Amino acid sequence: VRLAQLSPLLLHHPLITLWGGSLLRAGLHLFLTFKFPGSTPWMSSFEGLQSMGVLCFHCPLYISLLWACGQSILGQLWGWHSWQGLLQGYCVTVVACLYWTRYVPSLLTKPTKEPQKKTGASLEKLMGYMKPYFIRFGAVLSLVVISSLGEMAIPHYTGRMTDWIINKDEPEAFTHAITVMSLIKVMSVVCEFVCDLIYNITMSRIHTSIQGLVFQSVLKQEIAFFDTAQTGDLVSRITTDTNDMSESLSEKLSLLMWYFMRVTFLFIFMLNLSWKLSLFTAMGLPIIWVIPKISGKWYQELGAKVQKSLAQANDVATETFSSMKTVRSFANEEGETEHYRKRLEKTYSLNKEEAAAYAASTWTNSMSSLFLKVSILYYGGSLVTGGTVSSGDLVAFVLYELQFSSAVEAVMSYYPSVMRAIGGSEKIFEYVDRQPQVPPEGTLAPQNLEGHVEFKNVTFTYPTREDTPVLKGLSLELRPGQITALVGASGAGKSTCVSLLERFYLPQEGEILLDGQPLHSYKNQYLHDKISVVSQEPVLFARSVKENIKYGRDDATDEEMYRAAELANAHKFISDLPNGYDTDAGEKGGQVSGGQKQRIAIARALIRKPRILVLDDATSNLDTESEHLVHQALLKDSNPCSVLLIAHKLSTVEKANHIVVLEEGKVLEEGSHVELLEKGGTYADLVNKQNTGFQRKEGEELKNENRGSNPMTLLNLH
Ligand SMILES: Nc1ncnc2c1ncn2[C@@H]1O[C@H](COP(=O)(O)OP(=O)(O)OP(=O)(O)O)[C@@H](O)[C@H]1O
Repeated sequence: VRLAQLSPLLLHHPLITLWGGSLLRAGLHLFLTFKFPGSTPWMSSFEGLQSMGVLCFHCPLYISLLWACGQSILGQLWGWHSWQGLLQGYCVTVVACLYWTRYVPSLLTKPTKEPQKKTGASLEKLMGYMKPYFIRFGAVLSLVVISSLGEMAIPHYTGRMTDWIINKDEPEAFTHAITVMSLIKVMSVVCEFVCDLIYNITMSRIHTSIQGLVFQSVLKQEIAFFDTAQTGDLVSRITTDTNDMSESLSEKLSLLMWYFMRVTFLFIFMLNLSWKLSLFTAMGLPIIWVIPKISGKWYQELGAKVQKSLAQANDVATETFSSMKTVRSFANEEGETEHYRKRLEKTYSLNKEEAAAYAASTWTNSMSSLFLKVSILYYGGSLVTGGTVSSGDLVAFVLYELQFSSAVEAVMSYYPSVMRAIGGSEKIFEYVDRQPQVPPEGTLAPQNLEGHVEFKNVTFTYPTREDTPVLKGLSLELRPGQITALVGASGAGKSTCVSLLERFYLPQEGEILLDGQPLHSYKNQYLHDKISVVSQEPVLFARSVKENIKYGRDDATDEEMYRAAELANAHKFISDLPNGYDTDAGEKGGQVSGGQKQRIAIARALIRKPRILVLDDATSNLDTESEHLVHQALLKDSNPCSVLLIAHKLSTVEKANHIVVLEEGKVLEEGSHVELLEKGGTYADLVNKQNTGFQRKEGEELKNENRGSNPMTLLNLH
């Protein structure tokens, strides 16, 4: 009766009453928040006040909006202060809060532009690689669309069949629906299979081509790049990084595509059935995203703690086993067992917590999805009762919703990892995009090359040590058919001259001429065909001796190979190997001796019939006899070339036509062995010291020599 008396007043000023009530409620909340001593800090925080605003004002706002649109608001006006209205108010607040915490902070904080830019650039590059397979991707996309559409068949026809069962329609329609539904589903599965096949094959192709491209790009870089880059890093870019990227792109991107398409179609079908229910479902989605995340976090944290505690227990076991003698000698086996048991007990109690967290997290997951489903059913039921939707539509809707929520969850979980993979590909493309820091290669490739090399006032500093010049205005000449020897203390810059001759680096000042033309004006391939270098520590590949000698000269005949091996005094020992020239040299030539490795490397250099041959201490591991034989062969070779001989043993360079003595990157003196001895300078001094060294080594003064007051003496003995 009182309500009836009040109703004219309420109906007369319904919105004023509503807003007044809400303001009163908000005032009470504010009072409690700021004045009540037991209020939590969260209540007065921005989020707390926001939630309070939503709780108090969503209802008047919604009803005012309905009123403004000319809709009937009588029902809402009576219902808002009932217990259902109260419950609804709290539910809306929780959902709004979840939406806010999940999306608004990321929208408000401006993301730094750099990563986005990078991801965009990488995506563009990836698209570039996908371009040649444009038709295939088009086919994949069409198949995804067809099969996703096919997935809609079961819920759609189940809904229709429910209506037919309720309305008791003719049985043929029922059978027809089942047949069509099964056919569509089969078609969808076939499309899915073909699509997966095409997609995965195409992605494997792209993966292989990217891997090859990265490898090629790395090989193109200048030598200074390899001085700083770590081999492990380079290999991991080609293998691990490309693998990770292509795995994510082939597996996760395809799943993301599937689920995204499914989400789109499911939502369209759901909207088609009931826009009200669809909106309701969309609003409830944060519940199934956020709640499992929150509960999962607790479980994950505990998981990490369990791992840590297990590792601590393992440490005790490892320490005990590795110090077993100490444990035994102190007879402390019991003590150690107790120590270990205590650590395990800690793990056990954490395990119990972890189990509870797991149960809680699964429980909250199922509860949150149950809550959403019950709400949909409840709301859907009221729509069915109101006659807005049919029972069949509600059944179909619920089936769509089941797929929809899991598809949304999948999209949310795959999207970040796909984005991470695309962003990660930046690391791979870094090498592909890197321009080698060398001038463009020249064009010269003359038919006949004499092999006359001139270093003119060359000054050089390694890029990694820019403050330490290695060569300081060095001039040097290699004449065709002559042996020029470079001698000097370790670190004088001998090998650096070789690196410059190989064009691994460019001199900062001065120039290097080959037959009167600047070295950089020659073609790369041509230059490396004409200049052969046997370095201090030659590297053999884990292939047969034959393949090693013919390295880079696959077209060489076996006769040429035997001849090169004979010149290098290697033929005999190679023939004596178990499989002769087919014997495996082992990793880095580990299955042959140091001297044999050097001789194979000399043969590898000679098979190219170089015009310039560089032997950088290349015979240091040979016995005197073999070394003599190699040098004799080189001197007598009917096709003489310019030879640059670097050696620490001065006896090796005696026969050279010209000897250049280097000291700290400068030429100290030069001439033939006899001329330099007559001059009585540094070279003569070195020879003297070396000879004295040898005598001492033989005699009783060996002890004194070992004290090594003169580093030069030690160097020459080395
Ligand atoms: N890749 C590099 N990066 C930076 N510095 C280098 C590099 N290679 C050599 N150096 C430095 O350049 C100097 C000359 O080295 P180089 O190898 O030319 O000497 P070397 O006369 O051949 O010595 P050795 O007789 O011991 O082989 C040395 O001080 C060395 O430390």
